[in-house]
Amino acid sequence: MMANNGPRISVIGIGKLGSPMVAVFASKGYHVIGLDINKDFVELLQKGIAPVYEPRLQELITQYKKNIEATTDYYKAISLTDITMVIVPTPSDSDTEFFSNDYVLNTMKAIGQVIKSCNKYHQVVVTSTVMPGSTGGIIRDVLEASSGRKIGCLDSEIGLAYSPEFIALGQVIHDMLNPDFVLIGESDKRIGDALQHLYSKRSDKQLVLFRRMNFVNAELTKIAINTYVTTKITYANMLSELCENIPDADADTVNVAIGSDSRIGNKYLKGALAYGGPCFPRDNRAFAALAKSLSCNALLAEATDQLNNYQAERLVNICKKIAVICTVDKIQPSKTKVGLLGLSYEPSSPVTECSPACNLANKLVLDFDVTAFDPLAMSAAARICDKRVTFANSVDELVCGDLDILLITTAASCWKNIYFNQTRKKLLYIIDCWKLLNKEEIEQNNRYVRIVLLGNGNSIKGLNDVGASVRKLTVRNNEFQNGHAQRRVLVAGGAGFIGSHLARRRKQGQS
Ligand SMILES: NC(=O)C1=CN([C@@H]2O[C@H](COP(=O)(O)OP(=O)(O)OC[C@H]3O[C@@H](n4cnc5c(N)ncnc54)[C@H](O)[C@@H]3O)[C@@H](O)[C@H]2O)C=CC1
Ligand SMILES: O=C(O)[C@H]1O[C@H](OP(=O)(O)OP(=O)(O)OC[C@H]2O[C@@H](n3ccc(=O)[nH]c3=O)[C@H](O)[C@@H]2O)[C@H](O)[C@@H](O)[C@@H]1O
Repeated sequence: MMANNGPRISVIGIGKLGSPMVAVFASKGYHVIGLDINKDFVELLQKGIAPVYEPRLQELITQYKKNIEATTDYYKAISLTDITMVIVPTPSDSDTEFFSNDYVLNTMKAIGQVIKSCNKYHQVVVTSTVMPGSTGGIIRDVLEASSGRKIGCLDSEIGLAYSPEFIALGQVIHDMLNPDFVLIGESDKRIGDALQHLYSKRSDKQLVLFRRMNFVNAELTKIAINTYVTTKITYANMLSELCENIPDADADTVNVAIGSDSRIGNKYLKGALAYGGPCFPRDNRAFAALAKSLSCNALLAEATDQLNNYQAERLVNICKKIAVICTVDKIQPSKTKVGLLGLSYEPSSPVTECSPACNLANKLVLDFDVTAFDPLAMSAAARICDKRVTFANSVDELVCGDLDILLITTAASCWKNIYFNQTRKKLLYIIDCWKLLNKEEIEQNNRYVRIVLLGNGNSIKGLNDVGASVRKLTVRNNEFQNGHAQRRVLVAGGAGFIGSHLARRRKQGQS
């Protein structure tokens, strides 16, 4: 498709979000200039190579290369385009939890200087996530000062908007093409109308819902959505732990029913690991910090953050219960071996920023031998994981080794096809955090595989019972030091599926 007659677009910052935006606009026929201070990214895009990994990104860049340019030159990017999207980092300040505007302000200075030297109307859109008050405050001030023009007044020569994207890494292109709604905070009607037209054309949907408002409401909406969704995830995790402690309770069943209430809905209501990534944790904390800075109560957001941090501890405790059982099964005591499948904060992404899996690995390594595998995120994980965490070269290498416990930590559908070695002679407990596997089928075909269901009272109760029996046994019966005696007492206790597994093994003459 050749470039259309629509506005020419520049995208400042061609990272994880900016590159897909370049490609998506190009795919809809717009001429797009991507700009970055990172020369490597610019060179790659000039050659038609995606600067970052994101599903479908390379395909779109290859197909619509004619509509894409890349540069480090602000004059070129701004003077040759009509509208500029700014998608540079806004890192969180570790003390205040507020997002820094430093990178955004650098771009505003550079953009303003070019606008000043060109006699034309220009529109500037902040896509980066910023703190409420930023766009109408310091960002507007810097752009007005550097351009020498007023924003948002009648006959203004600059339009300014805040329009964040609601995209999840790993599905950025899909989410850009299929937005639930588009959020626009606008300085004036002219830029709001222009953006509404542009985003309607960019979407694959026939009808796109727009929410147009002033800057501060749009800024609040962005972090409020993420704060609300993190609360929802955490609610599901809280319920999941409760169900684990009630016989016959199952969090998935309850969550599906709860989500059927149209006031609630099923999305992001699944008990699993903690939430992570470059957005959710920090947006939630920024919301709380903002509220506190204004002497408002932010207990809910704070509690969400605390409960989210607790999720790793909860999983470590489940592993410890299983480890007690694994130790009973061992003739030579050795560290329980735990494997992690998935290290990125979510599937189809190489990103490990605030990854719940890496965080978990770093906690597990204190008590266990930990090995992990991820198809995309291993090198990033190696930089943040404890040195004691080792990495497997493939799923097979991880699963076919002599693991005791396997944690499936990302919701990647490819894990559903894992092949478990049917000649395995050592019990493997799989904690399937996202309930991807078919428990009945796998356990039927693999005598030595047991799937532990998070949020399931009977599944976890089985571990509690066995763990408690083993602990009591160790304290009370010093003479029962060998594994043989311990196993017999456990079977007599008839503790859940693990008890019956041990009973089966006895019948088969293995104990
Ligand atoms: N990654 C995500 O899932 C989402 C990110 N956001 C927000 O988007 C913004 C960008 O995020 P990412 O794309 O993930 O960051 P990123 O770090 O992947 O990309 C940012 C790019 O901006 C470039 N850059 C920095 N200063 C520059 C300057 N003065 N001029 C030109 N380029 C410059 C960097 O070299 C880098 O390539 C952040 O505010 C983030 O919070 C919003 C929604 C989702
Ligand atoms: O602020 C942002 O810019 C973006 O943040 C999130 O996107 P992202 O963090 O990339 O990815 P998600 O798929 O939403 O997952 C975030 C985390 O939540 C976890 N999650 C997700 C769903 C769920 O049911 N439970 C759950 O724990 C995921 O595993 C992951 O760790 C939002 O989904 C986007 O709408 C938003 O634009």
